[in-house]
Amino acid sequence: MSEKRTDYLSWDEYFMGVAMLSGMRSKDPNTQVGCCIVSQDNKILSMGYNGFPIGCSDDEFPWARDGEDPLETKYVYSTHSELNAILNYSGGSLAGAKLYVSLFPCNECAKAIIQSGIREVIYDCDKYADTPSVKASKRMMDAAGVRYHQYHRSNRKIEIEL
Ligand SMILES: Nc1ccn([C@H]2C[C@H](O)[C@@H](COP(=O)(O)O)O2)c(=O)n1
Ligand SMILES: [Zn+2]
Repeated sequence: MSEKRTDYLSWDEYFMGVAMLSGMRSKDPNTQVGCCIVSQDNKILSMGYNGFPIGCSDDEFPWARDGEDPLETKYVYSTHSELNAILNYSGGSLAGAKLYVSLFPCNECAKAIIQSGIREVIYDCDKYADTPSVKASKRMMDAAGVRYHQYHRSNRKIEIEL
């Protein structure tokens, strides 16, 4: 057997796969999001997933989605996967980079994406497309010239024994 393999992962499968795998680290019981930031020449620069900031215990801070007291919901504490991936990068500039994410970025992450110089967003799910947050995100990225498009699922199943 000396022929080159033909069933290797495409770049998009590889980077979205890494983003999805990162999301599997999330402790959020409802939505796990993963992100992978890639250079223009296809080198992985950073990864992230949604969770609470360092020092804010996953066991002590709330994971609830709603409740009378907003301070008892996850929303005021969780850091989104995209922001974590941007903040996890210690190599200098992200100018010109691509960002793969399993869920469309919210308006707050869009601000960080734009300001860090990321030029392209490849997302999988867009389940919050009708919310003001995602609408604002698209408006800002359109204005700033950040391109975004949905990942084309290959429907390939990957099994990894750990
Ligand atoms: N692009 C996004 C959108 C959301 N997240 C995080 C924030 C929360 O931890 C979770 C959403 O929870 P849900 O309202 O669906 O219960 O996902 C993110 O990291 N990136
Ligand atoms: Zn966000």
